[in-house]
Amino acid sequence: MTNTNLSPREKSIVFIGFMGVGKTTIGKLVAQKLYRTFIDIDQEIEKEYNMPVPEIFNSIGEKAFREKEKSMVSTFCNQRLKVISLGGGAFLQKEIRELCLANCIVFALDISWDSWKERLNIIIDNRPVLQGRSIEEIEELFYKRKEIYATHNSKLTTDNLDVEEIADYITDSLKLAWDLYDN
Ligand SMILES: Nc1ncnc2c1ncn2[C@@H]1O[C@H](COP(=O)(O)OP(=O)(O)OP(=O)(O)O)[C@@H](O)[C@H]1O
Ligand SMILES: O=C(O)C1=C[C@@H](O)[C@@H](O)[C@H](O)C1
Ligand SMILES: [Mg+2]
Repeated sequence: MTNTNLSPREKSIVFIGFMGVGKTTIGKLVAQKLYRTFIDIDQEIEKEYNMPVPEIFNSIGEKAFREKEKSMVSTFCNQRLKVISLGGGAFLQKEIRELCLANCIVFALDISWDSWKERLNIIIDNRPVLQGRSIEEIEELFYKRKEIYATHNSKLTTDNLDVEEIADYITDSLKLAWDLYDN
C-alpha cells in the first residue's frame, strides 16, 4: 500500500528534527488540533519492548534499534491522516527519508544551537546518543545532522516560541496550504 497519490489534506504529517527540538510535544498538540491520531515512533518502539529507549539501546544495541525504527516508520507512513513524530536519528536512514517524503508531508522543526543547548540538561537522561559526549561533540553532531533535516516539505524555526504558538502556527499554515491546493 502507498500514499503517494493521496491529496495533501489526507496525507500523514511527519515531524523531523534534532533530539529535543520538540517533535513529540508539538506533534501531539498538532494531532489534537487537527483531530488526528498521534503516533510517536520512539513510543511505539518502547511499547513493543516494554522498556524506555536507553534500556532498549543497552539491551539490543543501536543497530537493532535502527532496524526497528525503520520498520515502524514504514508501517505508519503508509497510513493516512496521522501525525507522526520520528525519533531524532530516524531521518539519517535513506529508506526512511524516501518513505516519508514520498508518502507524507514532512515538517522540519528547527532551533538555533544557542537555544537548543539550554535544553540539554532536561533531555540528556533519556537520549543515549548524547551521553558520554562533550558539549563540543554534541555541537558538531547538531550541525552535521542539520544538513539531513534540510530535506523537507516545510520548516519552522522554533526559537523563543512556546509550544502552543508553534502548534497553532503549524496547524494554520497546513490548513492554508490545503485550502490553496483545493481551490
Ligand atoms: N518550544 C519549546 N519551548 C520550550 N520547551 C520545549 C519546546 N519544545 C519542546 N520543549 C521541551 O523540550 C523537551 C524535549 O521535547 P520533545 O521530547 O518533544 O523533543 P523531541 O524532538 O521529540 O526529541 P527526540 O528526538 O529525542 O524524540 C521537553 O521537555 C519539552 O517539554
Ligand atoms: O537522535 C537520535 O539518534 C535519537 C533520538 C531519540 O528520539 C531516540 O530515537 C533515540 O534516543 C535516538
Ligand atoms: Mg520525541
